[in-house]
Amino acid sequence: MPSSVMPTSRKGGSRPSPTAVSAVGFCKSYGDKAVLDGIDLRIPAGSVFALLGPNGAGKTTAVKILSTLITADSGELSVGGHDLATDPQSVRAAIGVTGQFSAVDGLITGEENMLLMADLHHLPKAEGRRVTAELLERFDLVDAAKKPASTYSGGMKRRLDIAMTLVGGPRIIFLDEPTTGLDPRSRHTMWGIIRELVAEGVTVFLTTQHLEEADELADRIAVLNNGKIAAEGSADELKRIVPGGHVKLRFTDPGAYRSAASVLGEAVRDDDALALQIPSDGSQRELRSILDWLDAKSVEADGLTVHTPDLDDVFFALTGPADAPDQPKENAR
Ligand SMILES: Nc1ncnc2c1ncn2[C@@H]1O[C@H](COP(=O)(O)OP(=O)(O)OP(=O)(O)O)[C@@H](O)[C@H]1O
Repeated sequence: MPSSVMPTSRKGGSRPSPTAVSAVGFCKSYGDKAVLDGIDLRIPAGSVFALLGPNGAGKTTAVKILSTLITADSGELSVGGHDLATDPQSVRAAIGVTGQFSAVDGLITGEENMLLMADLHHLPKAEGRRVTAELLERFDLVDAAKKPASTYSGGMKRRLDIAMTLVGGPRIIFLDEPTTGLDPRSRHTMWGIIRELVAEGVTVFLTTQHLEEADELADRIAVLNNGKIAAEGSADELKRIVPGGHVKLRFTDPGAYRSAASVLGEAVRDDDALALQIPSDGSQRELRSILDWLDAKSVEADGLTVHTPDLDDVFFALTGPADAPDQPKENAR
């Protein structure tokens, strides 16, 4: 599927939002390996964009480039309205980055980490203390504030990391795999934090391997594979591009199973389980026609389940195992 720029307006939005991140044809290679091979993106301000891809697909590389940590080989890139090539300082002032390369210093306390960040942003001392206290409170870190960050749990470290990012009041935040390694409760807390930021108008660029996370949070999702955007769209749009929706009928009476199977020619049979799988988009109309048909034939199914494709199906369909991109890093920086 070709890489393409699709309109990325927010759900339900009436006016197009200004663009927070725009990329046209951006490329990055390591040696002769094209990690990013002509990527186009347009992310409206105030939306959540998720970049999905298998290990080694280039997600972190994309975040590092867009957050000015490394440079692209080519392409036109702008973040927060500033050109990455000519005005990286203004980009840095507009963004926050958290993720796999966390800024948290374990040797000092959470509060000291925050105050250090305030200093880096040249906030006056009193303002730095005020912002620190507010963010520690907001991220439920008041009790732990005076303890070394190395003693924090994974969830607390991530919360501290995001709190540190917010000290400078960024309008665009890059979150590189923000919930990797977190337990389900911490993951949900993090999702709540991300939703709050978006409600305040912050743009979130998220990379994740958790499809559920992209489904929960993202207005638009792009799937990165072999250096290209294999598909981009809302979660629902992506789910529609893969086949796999079906209705499953289960029987306990072998006679009923056989008569249903003989008439439903297109159904995939599972003779051992006495189950029939009928391709379907799961719509009300299709379900009604299956039920009407069962009634008309006086066939009694003992169970009916509807399976609509989920993002897992999309991911597997678009990122095949044969060309898995994960390679050891040759000269990690
Ligand atoms: N500094 C580097 N030198 C050489 N190769 C690199 C370097 N950084 C990344 N790569 C390679 O670029 C590819 C993409 O790596 P990247 O870390 O961006 O992937 P990713 O999608 O973030 O993966 P993961 O989900 O595992 O974090 C990999 O093949 C990796 O080995």
